[in-house]
Amino acid sequence: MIKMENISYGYNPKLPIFNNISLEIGNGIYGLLGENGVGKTTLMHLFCGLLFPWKGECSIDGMNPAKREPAVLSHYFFLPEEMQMPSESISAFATRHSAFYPHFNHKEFEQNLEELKIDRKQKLSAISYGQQKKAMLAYAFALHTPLLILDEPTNGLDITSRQALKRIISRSIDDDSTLLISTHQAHDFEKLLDHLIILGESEVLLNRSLDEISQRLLFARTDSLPENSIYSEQELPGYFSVLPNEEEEENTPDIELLYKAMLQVPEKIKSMFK
Ligand SMILES: Nc1ncnc2c1ncn2[C@@H]1O[C@H](COP(=O)(O)OP(=O)(O)OP(=O)(O)O)[C@@H](O)[C@H]1O
Repeated sequence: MIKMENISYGYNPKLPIFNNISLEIGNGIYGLLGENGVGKTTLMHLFCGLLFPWKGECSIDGMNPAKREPAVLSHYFFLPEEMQMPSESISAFATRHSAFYPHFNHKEFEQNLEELKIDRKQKLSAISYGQQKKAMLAYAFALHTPLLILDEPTNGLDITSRQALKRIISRSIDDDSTLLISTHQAHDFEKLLDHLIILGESEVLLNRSLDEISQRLLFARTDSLPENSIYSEQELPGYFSVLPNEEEEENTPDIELLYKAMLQVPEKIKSMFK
């Protein structure tokens, strides 16, 4: 579990990005959404001990990531949006680097590469951005770290690779591990996510399971504007709305609609979870 307690942090001492925020992340697949510049990457760097909070505590399964001890470093893998690639083949990189990760599965790594159509003999520094991303994703999911953090993993991926990535996620993540995905492409992961975190200016607007969201909120398309709408958008075929789920009807949350609702009417959405 990732636990952040009363964290304050900013790059400029006069401009905190986070002011006393707390957040808990358990097992399952988490989507992290938020507007550009709101602090998603900064938050992930704090989780990983790559940045140090001004105030507050951050832990991964009870260990302090900022201490950078081997026990905690082998517990998680963070794949940033951009990486400086070494001048070595994909398989040489994996052999060298995986020595730090006791659950690395070489066979699965090869299977992931095959699924993403990447040749392991290619040099990491001499392939395209999208190919580098796929090589690193193939590697990340073969590590089987209890915690995997991905910053914008589908940036640069073509349509078939996005589908392949979904298959890899479905078979690689088990019930005892945590996958945290920061993304602007919620549709890429819609059916995979168990939990949703929406980050706002200096606060966590929402951190709920998709089950809880669908119990509290109803996502509906109607011809006319519903009277009890919390948030609605008019589209050509009618209205797409977020409504209170008074009858606890089974329904699938529309993550993009919820995200827009959260930014437009945060207090109304928050009140549904009180
Ligand atoms: N190294 C840095 N030095 C100074 N300011 C920074 C640095 N990195 C990020 N920032 C600022 O901190 C804020 C949060 O940036 P961050 O990259 O965490 O946002 P983000 O939510 O990941 O954005 P995006 O969705 O665009 O990737 C932004 O205002 C950004 O300009």
